Amino acid sequence: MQTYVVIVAGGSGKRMGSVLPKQFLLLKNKPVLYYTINAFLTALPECKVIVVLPEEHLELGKEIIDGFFDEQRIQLTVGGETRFHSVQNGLKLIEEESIIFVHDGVRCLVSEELIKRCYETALETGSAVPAVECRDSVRMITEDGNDPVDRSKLRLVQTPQTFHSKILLPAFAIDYKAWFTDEATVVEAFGLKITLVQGEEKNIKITNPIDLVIAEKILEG
Ligand SMILES: Nc1ccn([C@@H]2O[C@H](COP(=O)(O)OP(=O)(O)OP(=O)(O)O)[C@@H](O)[C@H]2O)c(=O)n1
Ligand SMILES: C[C@](O)(CO)[C@H](O)COP(=O)(O)O
Repeated sequence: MQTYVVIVAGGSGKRMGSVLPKQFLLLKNKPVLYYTINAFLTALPECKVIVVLPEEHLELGKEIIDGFFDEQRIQLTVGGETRFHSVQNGLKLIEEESIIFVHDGVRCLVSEELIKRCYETALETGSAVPAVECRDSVRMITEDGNDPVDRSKLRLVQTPQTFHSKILLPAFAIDYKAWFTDEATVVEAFGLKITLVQGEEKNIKITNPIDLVIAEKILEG
C-alpha cells in the first residue's frame, strides 16, 4: 500500500512574530521545513510527500525543496484559511488507498522511531495519534476563578496524526468547525474513535521564539 505524508506549512506564524513565517526560519543554517521533510523521506523511503505552503511563499518553498532534495516524490500545493483547510487542500491530491500521515511543518524534530510507531499502529487499527503526558500542574479557568484538573487523565497531542485513507479522506469532506484543531477531532466528528500512541517530549511544535532556541539545542544533541 502507498504511503503519503501531508506536511502542512501553510500558516503565517503570528505567535512567532517574524516577518518570514517560522517554517522558513533557519536552524543551524537550514530552514525548519528542510528538517521536517528530510525526517519523512529518510524514515519512509517509499513515501510520497505533499507540502502545503502559503500562496505568497510558494516560490520560496520550491527553492528550498529544489535546493535540498533531488526528489520526484515531493508535490506542492497551497494552504487555506485555517490548518483544517490546508490539510483539506493537501488531501485533494490523494486518490489511491494509502496510509496518510498529516504532520505540522514546524514539528521538525520528529524522530524515525515515532514515524514508524505511527505507521505500524495506523496499519493495525486505522489510526495513530501521538500524545505525551503533562509535566506541569493544570488548572481549568472557570466563571468564578479556577479549579485543579487531574493531569493523569490528560494528554498533549502531537503530530504526525496517521490514518488509513478510507478513514481520513471521507472524514475531511465534513464542513469546518472551529474546534477542529487537528485530524483526530475531524475523524471523531465523522463518528470514529482514534488510537493514541506514545509521542515524544522533543517533538515540539515551533510556536514562539523560545522554541527556536530549544530546537537548536536539541539538534546540537
Ligand atoms: N492556515 C494554516 C495554518 C497553519 N498551518 C500549519 O499548521 C502547523 C501548525 O500550526 P501553527 O503552529 O498554529 O502555525 P501558524 O498558524 O503558522 O502559527 P500561529 O497560530 O502562531 O499564527 C504549522 O506548520 C502551520 O504552517 C497551515 O498549514 N495552514
Ligand atoms: C495539530 C497540533 O499540532 C496538535 O497539537 C495542534 O493542534 C496545532 O495547533 P495550532 O492551533 O495550529 O497551533
